[in-house]
Amino acid sequence: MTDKTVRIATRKSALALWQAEYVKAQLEHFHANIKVELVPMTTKGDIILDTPLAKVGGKGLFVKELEVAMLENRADIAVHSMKDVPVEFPEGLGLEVICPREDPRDAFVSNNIASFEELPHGAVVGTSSLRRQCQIKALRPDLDIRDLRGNVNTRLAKLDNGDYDAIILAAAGLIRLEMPERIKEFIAPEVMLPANGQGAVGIECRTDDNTIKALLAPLECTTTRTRVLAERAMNKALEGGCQVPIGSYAEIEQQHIHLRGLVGAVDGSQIIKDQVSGDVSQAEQLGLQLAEKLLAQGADSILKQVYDQ
Ligand SMILES: NCc1[nH]cc(CCC(=O)O)c1CC(=O)O
Repeated sequence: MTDKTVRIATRKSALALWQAEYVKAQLEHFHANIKVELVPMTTKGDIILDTPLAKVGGKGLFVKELEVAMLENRADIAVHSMKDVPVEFPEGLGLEVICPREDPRDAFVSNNIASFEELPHGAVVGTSSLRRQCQIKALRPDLDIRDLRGNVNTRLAKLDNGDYDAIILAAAGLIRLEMPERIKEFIAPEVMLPANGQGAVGIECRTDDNTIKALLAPLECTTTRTRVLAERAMNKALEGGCQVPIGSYAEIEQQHIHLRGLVGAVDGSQIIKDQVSGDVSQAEQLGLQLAEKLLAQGADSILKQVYDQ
């Protein structure tokens, strides 16, 4: 294929641009004669970065403008962090590729405390994620959890400014932005279950664009797709958007998939956890099964409280 131009719709945050540049480099690596352009744009999620997201509501705050650009043929593909991508896609668009996953764990970041366990009584911890908040509160009700919004660099600046004793971020973002030394501790999934899709980058395109689909095909990572499929199936069955106290994490060993899930009350007073395992061919069914197990243990009433707020 020669002289085809691929236009990538992307947000303008450092992490979004890194991910778009990564996809650009991959496309150029696999296809000698194509041109790849970035089309940076601002999403609603970027504009309202100062309001707690759970209160803003609505799904897909970080992806809608990118999707409209593809539907209006101003861009051909959009690169997303999988954890920000809603479970349903607009008519005419689909998730074509999931790239190899970066470390999916959450990271403990602090300038003077070595690990989550060493946080002193009453320490101030920054995170706006309901999933992180509920897990932290369940473990350490004494901690003072405060909202922390903004892009990765904004959040780090607020930590450095002394507003918090520690903050929790996705390890993947810090690794990609070449700040691995900021990570004091990778928090084990047993302590803090990650968000569905955390650390994975997905590529969306028009479902009828076969030229683009052929160009994207070599970027796919089957193992990551299977893991993320299981995690997203669980979220979908719980009707969870990206701003809910839900964690899900799949691991694969040989042909075996192990999926863990969690739903928590925002105040940490209740955490429902369970797990399922089976063959990789059953990824989505396992996600559904796990959601049903969680619902049977009371996840429905917890989530209802969250949505009613
Ligand atoms: N919600 C924002 C967001 N979306 C993706 C990442 C990190 C990278 C990833 O998960 O791929 C982050 C930042 C964070 O949670 O610290």
